[in-house]
Amino acid sequence: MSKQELPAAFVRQMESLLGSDTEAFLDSYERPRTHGLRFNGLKLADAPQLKEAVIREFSLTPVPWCSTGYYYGENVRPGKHPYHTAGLYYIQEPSAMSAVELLDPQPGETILDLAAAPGGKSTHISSKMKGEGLLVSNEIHPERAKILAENIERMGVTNAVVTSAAPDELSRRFPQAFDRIMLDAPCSGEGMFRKDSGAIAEWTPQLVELCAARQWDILQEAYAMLKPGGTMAYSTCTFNRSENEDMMERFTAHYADMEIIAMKRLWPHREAGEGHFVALLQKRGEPSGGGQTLEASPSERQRPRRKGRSGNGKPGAGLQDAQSALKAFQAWADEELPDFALPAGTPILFGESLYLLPGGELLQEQQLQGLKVPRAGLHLAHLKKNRIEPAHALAMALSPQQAAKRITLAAEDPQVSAYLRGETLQVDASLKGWVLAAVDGLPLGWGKASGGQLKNHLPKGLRQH
Ligand SMILES: C[S@@+](CC[C@H](N)C(=O)[O-])C[C@H]1O[C@@H](n2cnc3c(N)ncnc32)[C@H](O)[C@@H]1O
Repeated sequence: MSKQELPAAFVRQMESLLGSDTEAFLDSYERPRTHGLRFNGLKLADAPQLKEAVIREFSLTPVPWCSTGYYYGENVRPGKHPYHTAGLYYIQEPSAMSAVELLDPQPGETILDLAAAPGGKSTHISSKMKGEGLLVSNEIHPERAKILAENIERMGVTNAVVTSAAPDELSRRFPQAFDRIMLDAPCSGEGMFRKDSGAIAEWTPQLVELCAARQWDILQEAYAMLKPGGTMAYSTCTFNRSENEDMMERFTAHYADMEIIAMKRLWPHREAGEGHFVALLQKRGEPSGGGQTLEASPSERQRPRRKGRSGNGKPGAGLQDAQSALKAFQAWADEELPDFALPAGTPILFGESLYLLPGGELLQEQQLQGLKVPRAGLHLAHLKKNRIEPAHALAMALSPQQAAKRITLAAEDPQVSAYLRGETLQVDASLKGWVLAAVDGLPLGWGKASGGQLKNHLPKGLRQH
């Protein structure tokens, strides 16, 4: 794009914000946008050698503020590679990687990503949580929440629940519940101009005001959900002060127990990236000082709930079914996934789908009732009349060696693209039943083998054409 395309009111706004730096800032619009990818720690453990191979193949160079983040050039397409489908990395704008680095999530914590689709921050958070603790990943728009759920599944995340709720619906159910909150707020998108000319067309000073008003509303709900002692990262991909520093000043002036710990700006004329604002805030108080906790007791972490008991320990309708479903799944897994240890969680049934709800004692099925929940934790299986059909999400959360039957293909093998197109593969005639298809040590999905053919079970919506 050219800087001539920028709205005059935007240029004036940036002049008053940047002074003598304005020229350099505006010149950055004459340069190509940056591209980045971030490796998924959840997958690297299974195939550490692939990181170096990908770095070489795509001539990646490191992003200074994110140890798993790398730049790639505009002529390479890592998003089209089977390793992307296998969840080895997530394509993410480099400066956006700064937000979760500042939030610094830890394994075992209870974390909310309040405006999460398509999942850049959530998949970054889950990579740092290493499967321990609970991530509630929320997106208000149902269609976007579906994409979020798919990305979370692709990355092999086991400890995330995806909800699709307005922030106030969520805060009624989760008061003072989270150790950390990521609020990557909907904003006027001034940092998107190089990437998306639609963002330039939509920008007006009124849009900035509208976004600031909405951010203020969302911040109230985020505040209500943060535990005392908890931390929150607020980020935007826009440059004006109203949605950034001014918003943080207004917020901390309104809530005397909120303190700004750090504020960071990434500028497209100073760093290689499209630009981002991130603030880290802390709520004063003791972490145990009242409110709700979503932590499981140590014994709850180890095993699913007892048969015939509901999430709160009282007899509950329907849970009997979830428990029998889990039992049936476990019998299937004993045969088919001999080295697979079921992660901590409570079984939950949505129609014929069996999920494992993470979060232990205090994240209960009841809390989710009435909410849209595109993904109630790890999707284990579809329950057909007399049989178990393993879910795609389960495949993506496995190490291939956990599957009794598997085929491992090399990335350049034409069978990989055939599998990803949904085609039937020819396999050894001795293979029978559920087979995990993998690429270079990373799972891609299920197939069902019989008579030397592998019937493709990649979900239709994920097939590549
Ligand atoms: C900047 S994007 C989030 C990007 C995401 N965190 C990521 O890293 O991939 C902001 C999100 O907020 C959502 N949103 C819009 N209006 C909202 C509202 N009133 N409350 C909460 N979220 C909203 C948008 O649908 C959008 O997905």
